[in-house]
Amino acid sequence: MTAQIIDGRSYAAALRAEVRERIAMLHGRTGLTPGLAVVLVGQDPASEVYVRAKGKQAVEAGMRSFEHRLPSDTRAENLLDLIHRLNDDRQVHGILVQLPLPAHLDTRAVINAISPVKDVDGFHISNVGMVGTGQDAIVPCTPLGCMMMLRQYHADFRGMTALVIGHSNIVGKPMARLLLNADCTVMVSHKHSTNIPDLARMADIVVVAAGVPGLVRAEWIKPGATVIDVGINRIERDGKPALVGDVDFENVRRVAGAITPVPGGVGPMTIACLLANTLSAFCHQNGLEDQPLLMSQQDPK
Ligand SMILES: Nc1nc2c(c(=O)[nH]1)N[C@@H](CN(C=O)c1ccc(C(=O)N[C@@H](CCC(=O)O)C(=O)O)cc1)CN2
Repeated sequence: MTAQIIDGRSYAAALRAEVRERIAMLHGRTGLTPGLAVVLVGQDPASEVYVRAKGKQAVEAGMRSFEHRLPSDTRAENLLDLIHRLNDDRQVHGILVQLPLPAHLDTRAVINAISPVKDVDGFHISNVGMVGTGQDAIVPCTPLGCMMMLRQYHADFRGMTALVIGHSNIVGKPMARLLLNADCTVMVSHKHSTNIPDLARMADIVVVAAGVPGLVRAEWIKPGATVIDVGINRIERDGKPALVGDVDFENVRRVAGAITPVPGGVGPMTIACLLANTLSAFCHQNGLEDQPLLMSQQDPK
């Protein structure tokens, strides 16, 4: 058996096209334009790439993009000041602070300073709490993208077993909550878990966000399972730089039913979902109907 490759690039392109069409339609009806503010503190090279891509894709979708670049020694009060101004700015409907932040800044305090209705990353404690209790809320972009891709393969998660490897606030925990909200039986493992291969062998769905290159091996995978690889690891292979996930892709694809590649799997969906979240936030803030996108985050039940 060879797994179907889940092409995140084409799903992301379809989602971006949907967002673009919806924005053009709403602009024609109301004259209003969604605005996304992205804040980058410091000069982390990967963050620079992601922030540039977010601004470019926002503009291509018909949004206004506001980029705020601050030096790495920015004081907390100055960053919080900027966030308060963006909270009050009526042209800004979505705000995100690119992570990771420099170590001297308190990430939790910074995120919770963002107005929850503009928190298009879905990291604010009120969005986290609402997702955790199965209420409609802004859902973090990477897990949302994973759910959208999984829904293309599984119309109904009831009766399925999932393993989430990694329990970060950005991916692992929200991913587990979304699968649980969809009535999947969910296991969560992390670096202190001793029996991950045994848990994986029980799973119809494996989502891995551990930051360990090639962690998930073919022997762990139940034949036909769906494997979602959130890992982005920059390594050297054959003396050259390479980008790999947390899954031993070449071997796991021989056992799995469907699998996301790295690059070109979950990553592109992260930014497409950010645009979808910004469109939703814009609709809510302007009293406009927020129809589910075709690549819907809604549970079909
Ligand atoms: N405020 C946030 N910070 C971070 C988030 C986030 O969702 N919000 N997620 C990651 C970084 N990230 C977006 O910010 C992100 C990561 C990867 C990709 C992507 O398209 N990856 C490509 C490979 C690109 C490469 O060469 O690096 C792929 O997988 O194909 C997009 C966005 C941490 N910070």
